[in-house]
Amino acid sequence: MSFFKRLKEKLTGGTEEEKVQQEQADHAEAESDQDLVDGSEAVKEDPTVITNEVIEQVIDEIEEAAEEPAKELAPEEETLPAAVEAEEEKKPSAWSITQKFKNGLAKTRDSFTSKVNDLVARYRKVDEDFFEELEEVLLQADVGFETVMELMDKLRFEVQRKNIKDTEGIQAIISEKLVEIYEAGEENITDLNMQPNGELTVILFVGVNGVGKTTTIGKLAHRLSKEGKSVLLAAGDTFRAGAIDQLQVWGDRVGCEVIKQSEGSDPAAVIYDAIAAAKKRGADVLICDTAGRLQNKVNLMKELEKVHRVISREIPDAPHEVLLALDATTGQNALIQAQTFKEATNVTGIVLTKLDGTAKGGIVLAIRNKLHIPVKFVGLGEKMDDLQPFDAERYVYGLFAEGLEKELEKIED
Ligand SMILES: Nc1nc2c(ncn2[C@@H]2O[C@H](COP(=O)(O)OP(=O)(O)OP(=O)(O)O)[C@@H](O)[C@H]2O)c(=O)[nH]1
Repeated sequence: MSFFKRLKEKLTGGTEEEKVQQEQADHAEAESDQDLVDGSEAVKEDPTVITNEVIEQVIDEIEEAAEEPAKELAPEEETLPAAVEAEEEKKPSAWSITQKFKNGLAKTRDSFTSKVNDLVARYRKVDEDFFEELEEVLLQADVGFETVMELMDKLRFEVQRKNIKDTEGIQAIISEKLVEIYEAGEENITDLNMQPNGELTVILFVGVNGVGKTTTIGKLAHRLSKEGKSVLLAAGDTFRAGAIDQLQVWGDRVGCEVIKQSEGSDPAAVIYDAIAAAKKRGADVLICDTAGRLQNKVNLMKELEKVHRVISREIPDAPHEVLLALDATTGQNALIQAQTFKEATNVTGIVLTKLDGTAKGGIVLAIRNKLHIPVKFVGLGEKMDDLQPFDAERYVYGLFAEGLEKELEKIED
């Protein structure tokens, strides 16, 4: 199957008709969706969470309905399945996930695509000067030197092979080659290393303060809960003032228990308690927060080693994932942080937060190329469902949406 046919199927998840239906469902959902803000009001009002309160309310309604005469039952009967259906409908469609990538990468696309469009308009013919300017545009988007060089080699080869003369359509070829580079030699790179049913999966989060670690833990807990997993959170960032409370707010919001001690206590002790609690409750997943002090690499290393030791003593193969949260808006600085954490601990995946907040979304490719650690999730906004597993095809679509749409329209369903 050609790259573009595969891309179209991936992005839409099906036929045009399905796409329209999905758009309508997503529109209805978006209207009832609400931006996340810290605070208990948001916790109560967030429509994407089925809290115990909601469950109790539904049970009360069923019980009340059962006691009432048959003719008064009708409206109640309609209400219950509708509520359940509404929750079902919130399972995101392929197209709605694609739109999240498109919206999340709007800043990058606006700056990057307008430059590429400008180039295409100015040059019209593919020649060496065009390639050189394109190289510059890619470097400015933080794609990273090695990736840009690799891409340019591939583009030159492809242009020669297909005898391409016009610059029009070059975005489609860049997209194809970027996906090729990203996916080269890797399989299942975004999947979390989840343990079989009945066994506890331990996920350790690391990263400096302020990158959005706590928010990401909350979003991931929400995601896993929606998949039917029981999730426990460990407040292992005992260093930053307010970190424990902030995690508790998220715990309340997504309906997960938070295991915590007081500020300043030993993070390894908190995580030890949390593992014991998770085992006792038969939880599926334990997500552990940690403090991210980078000022002193030796201390960071010692702290993370200790946490690691405690976890693997209790559960031999754990932690099953060590996820490093990086803030995409910090650009090259994120790469330096990643290098430090990579030396301090065995990072198994990266969560790139705030991708929606930067015009230099090419950082995803630079991270992959420089660090050889897969980007497992990307943060595409502040809403609960804005944490998405990284997907190279949707990502390039987010970079070149308009240019690619023309190409995809040519493909028959
Ligand atoms: N736009 C956007 N904002 C995000 C994303 N992830 C996190 N944020 C925001 O970033 C801010 C900081 O996130 P927090 O989780 O509170 O991070 P922190 O408390 O500063 O520090 P740590 O938890 O230690 O990282 C919050 O306002 C979050 O809503 C994202 O993917 N996109």
